[in-house]
Amino acid sequence: MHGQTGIEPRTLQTQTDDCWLAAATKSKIPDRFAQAVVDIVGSENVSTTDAVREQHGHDESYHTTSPPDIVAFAESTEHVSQVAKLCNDHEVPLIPFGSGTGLEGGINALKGGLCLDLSKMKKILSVHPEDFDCTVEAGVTRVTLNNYLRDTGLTFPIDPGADASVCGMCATSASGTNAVRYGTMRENVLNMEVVLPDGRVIHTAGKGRRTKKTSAGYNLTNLFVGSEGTLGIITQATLRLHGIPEATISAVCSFNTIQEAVDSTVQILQMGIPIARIEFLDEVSVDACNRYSKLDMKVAPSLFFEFTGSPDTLDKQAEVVKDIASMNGASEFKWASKPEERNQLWKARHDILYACMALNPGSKPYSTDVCVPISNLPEVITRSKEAIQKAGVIGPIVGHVGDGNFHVFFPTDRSNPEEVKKISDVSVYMAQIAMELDGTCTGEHGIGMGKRGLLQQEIGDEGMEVMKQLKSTFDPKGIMNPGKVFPE
Ligand SMILES: Cc1cc2c(cc1C)N(C[C@H](O)[C@H](O)[C@H](O)COP(=O)(O)OP(=O)(O)OC[C@H]1O[C@@H](n3cnc4c(N)ncnc43)[C@H](O)[C@@H]1O)c1[nH]c(=O)[nH]c(=O)c1N2
Ligand SMILES: CCCCCCC(=O)C(=O)O
Ligand SMILES: [Mn+2]
Repeated sequence: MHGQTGIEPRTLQTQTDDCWLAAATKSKIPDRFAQAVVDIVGSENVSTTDAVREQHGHDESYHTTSPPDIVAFAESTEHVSQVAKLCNDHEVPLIPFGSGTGLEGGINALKGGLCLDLSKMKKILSVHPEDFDCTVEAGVTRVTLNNYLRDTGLTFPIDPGADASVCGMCATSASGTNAVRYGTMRENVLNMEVVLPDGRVIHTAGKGRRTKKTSAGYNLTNLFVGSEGTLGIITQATLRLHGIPEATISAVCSFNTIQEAVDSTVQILQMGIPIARIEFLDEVSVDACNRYSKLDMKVAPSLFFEFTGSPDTLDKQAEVVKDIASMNGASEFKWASKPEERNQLWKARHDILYACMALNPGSKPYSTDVCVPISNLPEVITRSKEAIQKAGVIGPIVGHVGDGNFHVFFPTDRSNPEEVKKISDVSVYMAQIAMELDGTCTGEHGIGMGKRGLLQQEIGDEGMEVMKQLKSTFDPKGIMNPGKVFPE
């Protein structure tokens, strides 16, 4: 049977002499390994072509492409288990691939090896509307899931600005604009099926369990949420679903200063307003938004709001928020109640990345992702802004200020090493400020390749040692996504 690789499938002799040197010294996987992969998943699900390897060697981050030696497409948990065992037996690096929308180089094959693409595992295995939960396979994306849920009156609200795989979202502990109301993946994953590097299959909360809470043993679910493919391969996720609100209204208002906007955010949250979304854009981002999305907002620090609930509670929420914002100098309050108006506003927010890149045509994005306790938000944003201005670079600020999380989307000329260095220095400086203010270097995008040193600083030596002990317990041969999360 000849497949894409043109390789005759035959049984691999798993003799000791077949065990290859640690991947670090191997730049190419011998054909007999590819044969064994073909034997497991079928030749139609294996590729060593340059195009497919290139496509699986980078995500949406600024990191340089590092292609794997071989790409395999899994169609079942059994496929994943057998491929994992094969890689483990032969010490071949294994990188799980969801949708490739990550922002920290998480799927780059830094030591070559096998990229295991899970996008063919597309089954929505169950939906229990009466219990507000569902279980999906690794390749199901958030848009596919929500389209499937459309008639149930339920939604899965975690909304990164890309159509990511749900299990990739588990792996990076993703969030988005709805986190202020619904939390992040950490709060919305009830159980996961995970394949360990040696091929064992576990269910982190016990097979079939789907309770909203549990205190049964260690929290293995949240051990694997955010593990970025370094501990195991998530093959199924059981998720918490939420009702679709009866009524929704959005609004935008502008402020004289960043401080006023962020002070308003803190006061609104401290008032216990169950606001659905609250996003901050500085004047550079608003200007970019106006140009790209053809809007006419006042070019000033602004807040995008969304309120959900019953019609009468909406009015009350909106009135209180408008009072608070007005007391902080807000003006230009614009309301969007019609779906098309709201969609236009939030599409502009979700398109902000492209809007910021359009400020410097031909540039590529470099994004930061710091998060602090909300009371420290004014200081970290103000000091970040000063650093951006001092560096003389374009640094639009956007963010999920309701979570204390914000981004700078630097439109970067990657061919200009001086510019890249300036931006990287500002990014590290921002992370240092955030950590100084009891915060973190990443609120939602993860550590990946570029923030390993920052993680060490953030967690501390002892904490890092425990993480390494966990890693060596689950992945003693270190095949899982080498070069990510842990400093070399
Ligand atoms: C325009 C745009 C906008 C946004 C974002 C991206 C882009 C391009 N993101 C980032 C991204 O969407 C987010 O990190 C997703 O969780 C990545 O999911 P993928 O399926 O694409 O994972 P991808 O395939 O990129 O992999 C990401 C990491 O997870 C691992 N992985 C993937 N699938 C796995 C599995 N089944 N088992 C184990 N490990 C697995 C990979 O090995 C890698 O380390 C984001 N994020 C966010 O949190 N909030 C946001 O608002 C946005 N907004
Ligand atoms: C380099 C691309 C940055 C996209 C970040 C998207 C994001 O997190 C957001 O909130 O928007
Ligand atoms: Mn974000």
